[in-house]
Amino acid sequence: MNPETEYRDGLDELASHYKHILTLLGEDAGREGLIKTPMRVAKAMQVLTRGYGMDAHKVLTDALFKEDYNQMVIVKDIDFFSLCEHHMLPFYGKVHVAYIPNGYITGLSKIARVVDIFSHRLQVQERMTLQIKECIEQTLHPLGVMVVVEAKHMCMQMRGVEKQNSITTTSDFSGAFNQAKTRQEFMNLINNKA
Ligand SMILES: Nc1nc2c(ncn2[C@@H]2O[C@H](COP(=O)(O)OP(=O)(O)OP(=O)(O)O)[C@@H](O)[C@H]2O)c(=O)[nH]1
Repeated sequence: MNPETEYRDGLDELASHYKHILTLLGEDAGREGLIKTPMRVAKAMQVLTRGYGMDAHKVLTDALFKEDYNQMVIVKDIDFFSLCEHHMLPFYGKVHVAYIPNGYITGLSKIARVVDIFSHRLQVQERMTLQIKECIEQTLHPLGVMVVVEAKHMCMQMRGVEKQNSITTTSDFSGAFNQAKTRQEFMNLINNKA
């Protein structure tokens, strides 16, 4: 990380590559409207991939609170934006997380921060789902955890198969969520059917 800015090292080199890419795409990289574009894109890409420099486990372990509550805790509708690792185009949607504490709870915002860290990397939706689940599992040691991700993939909307409305749902779970009844309770609560 460059201490002078919020950006990581290598920004100038990244920008010079984007200038070259503009030329390869058929643009005049020297025209007025594009002068600052390579640096803007470099900065944007560093923001969109900032999760590489962050420790999601530490985010949770730094905010563990001893508590006897042992019913389901749900944080639903966590917005996320990520980049698919195949085309580097956005996929975006919502993450729903449930866990059943086993002596410890974590700060609610920290769950959303974990989602931010794993989504700000080049991803596939399945791996992001698994990483969020594993992070909560390994730090909170809950009685169970379940993660559901619903997303639209721009690589399927803007190009390729060009399907505008398809939504991909992935889920992963452990412990108490191995029981269909517990999974159903979570799904009912996130779908407002409780
Ligand atoms: N499973 C999964 N697939 C993804 C994700 N993001 C993008 N993809 C898919 O990755 C696949 C890459 O397939 P390729 O055949 O190598 O790439 P492509 O020729 O650009 O494929 P099309 O998108 O079908 O044009 C595509 O089917 C994408 O829809 C993701 O998060 N999970």
